Amino acid sequence: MNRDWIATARTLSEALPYLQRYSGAVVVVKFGGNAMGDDDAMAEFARDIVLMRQVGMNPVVVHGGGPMINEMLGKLGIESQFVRGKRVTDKATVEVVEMILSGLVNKRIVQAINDQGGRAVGISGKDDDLMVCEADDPELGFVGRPVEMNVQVIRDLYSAGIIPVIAPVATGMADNETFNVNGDTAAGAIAGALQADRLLLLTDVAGVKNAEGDVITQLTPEDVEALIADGTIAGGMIPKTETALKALRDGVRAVVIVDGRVQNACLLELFTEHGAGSLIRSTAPRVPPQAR
Ligand SMILES: Nc1ncnc2c1ncn2[C@@H]1O[C@H](COP(=O)(O)OP(=O)(O)O)[C@@H](O)[C@H]1O
Ligand SMILES: CC(=O)N[C@@H](CCC(=O)OP(=O)(O)O)C(=O)O
Repeated sequence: MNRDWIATARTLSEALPYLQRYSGAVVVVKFGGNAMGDDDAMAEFARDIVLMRQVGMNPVVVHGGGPMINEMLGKLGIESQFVRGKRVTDKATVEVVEMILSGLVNKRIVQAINDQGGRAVGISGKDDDLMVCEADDPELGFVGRPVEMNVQVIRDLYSAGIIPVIAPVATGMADNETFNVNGDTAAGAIAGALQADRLLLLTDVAGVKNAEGDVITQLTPEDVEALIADGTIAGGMIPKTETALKALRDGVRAVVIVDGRVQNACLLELFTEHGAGSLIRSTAPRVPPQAR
């Protein structure tokens, strides 16, 4: 008997408790622009999402697209700068952000999922007033902080067997306002409002690193706060970890910062006892489901 087949059958068998545990679970997956990679990496991500749906989970994809926005801003000669991991966004910038995120990036992911046999529908935070924002900080311009979430549209989509793919662009309280929302912030707000079982934040690093550069596989909210305070967590990792803390406070059971460059990162995280990044939750170590 071919050893590879035996190993495959064993892997499937070992996944059973995880499949049972996550049946019906709502899992919000934030797919960062840096994690997107080439068409093959995109197809592999899409395949994982379709598999999650196929085994009875309710995956909800929230995406970023920072590098793609940078590229277009560069072509247009618009300068852009970041403060604490968020893009300072003026009127011209927010138009480019909406065009790239709701258009190019959103539809690329939708197409990739549909190509794998899933049924993806792309929306932004504007659709059905999913995410209503206020200005986060006057210094940042049109950067939004979600203040009202209307997630029924997401429930309607996944209840109909559809995989929602959401661009982090939002409407404001006043007419005709558009806000640029950090992708991690949007994913956290959506996961919180859905009371999701898991929030996976896919990125291009192995996880949250300590001052020596080693990945920390499990952290409590207190650990995260200390690492932000002493500057070990910096740049784009700040909104990511702050999102994790807020999502936990809002009732999400656990948040994982996942290395999206690892093959089948989502499956590895959900269906095996080996994680692929840093797990953040209040207590309890990473243990197989039958022991929980
Ligand atoms: N302590 C840390 N551990 C890991 N990454 C960190 C840390 N502090 C800062 N970073 C930076 O945060 C980046 C991830 O954030 P970001 O680039 O916004 O990701 P994404 O585009 O996937 O959302 C990493 O590439 C890394 O440069
Ligand atoms: C306010 C803010 O910073 N918005 C982000 C939105 C995209 C994003 O978050 O993309 P990644 O996940 O790929 O970094 C931006 O303009 O880049």
